This record gives sequence, structure tokens and C-alpha cells, in this order.
Amino acid sequence: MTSPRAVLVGPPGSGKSTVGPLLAERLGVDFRDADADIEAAAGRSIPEIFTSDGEPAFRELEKRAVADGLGRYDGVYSLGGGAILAEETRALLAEHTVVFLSVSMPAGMQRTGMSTARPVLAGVNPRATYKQLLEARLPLYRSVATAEVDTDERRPDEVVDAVLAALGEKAPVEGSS
Ligand SMILES: Nc1ncnc2c1ncn2[C@@H]1O[C@H](COP(=O)(O)OP(=O)(O)OP(=O)(O)O)[C@@H](O)[C@H]1O
Ligand SMILES: O=C(O)C1=C[C@@H](O)[C@@H](O)[C@H](O)C1
Ligand SMILES: [Mg+2]
Repeated sequence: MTSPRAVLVGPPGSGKSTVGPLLAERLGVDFRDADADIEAAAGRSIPEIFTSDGEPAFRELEKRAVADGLGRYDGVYSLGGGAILAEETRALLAEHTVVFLSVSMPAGMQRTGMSTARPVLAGVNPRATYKQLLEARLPLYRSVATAEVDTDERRPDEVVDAVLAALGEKAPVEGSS
């Protein structure tokens, strides 16, 4: 059965969409992002889906997209920040190599900034929302993770190095092959 080389999970701003393509390049495999797949299939952006259909409808689309991706992709696969909220998804992830990219509240807040691209952080107090989100999800990220990499003090390329080390993969040497 096909399985991604690595599935990336973590909160908004942990760097799944940034680190994923770099990791895929280093491993010489394809990169897929569940959020991008959902947007392509729906023909709408995630904020549009949240606004017009609501979060539960988005989570249903996400559950189906991730189940499909886990069975089909063989490269690096980044999930949306809330994909692990679904019990079915967590059960599927038990069969896969999953890397939890962790980030602290200050670093995560700084990276997500005032962007409107993340409807789960919209509202009057994004700091409190982000803190609650981290606290509620931390045990869930950890429950599915094969490896955990702290991204706070690492640049994206350093996160890739740490992920490769955690997976026991040696990075291909530049210029070889
Ligand atoms: N290790 C890092 N150091 C500094 N900045 C980073 C790091 N990783 C990501 N960033 C920056 O943080 C922002 C958010 O990163 P990214 O979109 O990859 O997060 P994400 O985990 O995919 O979030 P989401 O769950 O919302 O999709 C981007 O501007 C990115 O450039
Ligand atoms: O953390 C979350 O719940 C989300 C993160 C993004 O990746 C998107 O999947 C969406 O904005 C929801
Ligand atoms: Mg992302």
C-alpha cells in the first residue's frame, strides 16, 4: 500500500506548508498540502468555505481529503492545522510516519500575524484563541506523532534537517547523484 514518506501536522504557523516543500525537495519526492487539495476540489478558498458553509462542513471535506491523500500520496504530505481534531483521521494516522512540528504561542502568533487566511484565528482576541487552540490540540498532535520537532528557534531549512534526523534519514549531499 502507498504511504506518504512523512505526514506533517502542527498548529497554524508551525510551518507545515513552508517546511513541507523543502523537505520533499531534500528527499526527492512530491509535496502535497491537504488545504490546497481542499481548495482545488471546492474551487473556493478555505475562508470562503468557512464563511459560506461553516466549520463542520469544512471538517467533513477535510476528513475525506485526508483519508484520500493518506492512501494515495507517497511523498511529503502536510495536513491542515485542525485535521487531527477528527478521530477517524487520528486513527488513520496511526499507520503512518507523522512529524509534529511544534511552535510556542509567541512564535506561532508572530508567524500567523494578522492574516485573514486562517478563519480559526479570526475574532476579537487572536492571542487567547491561539493559546486555547494550542492547549486543546497539543495532546492530539502528540498522540499521532512518530516524531516531534520544535520549530521556534529553527529556520525552515534547519527544521528540515531536524525532521530528517528525527526520521533517521540522511539528507542527500548537495551535488551528489
Ligand atoms: N521555522 C520558521 N521560522 C520562521 N518563520 C517560519 C518558519 N516556518 C514558517 N514560517 C513562516 O510562518 C508563516 C506560516 O507558515 P506556514 O504557512 O508554513 O504554516 P502552516 O503550519 O502551514 O499553517 P496553517 O496550519 O495555517 O496552514 C509563513 O509566513 C512562513 O514563512
Ligand atoms: O488550525 C486549523 O483549524 C486550520 C488550519 C488551516 O491549515 C486550515 O486547514 C484551516 O484554516 C483550519
Ligand atoms: Mg499550511
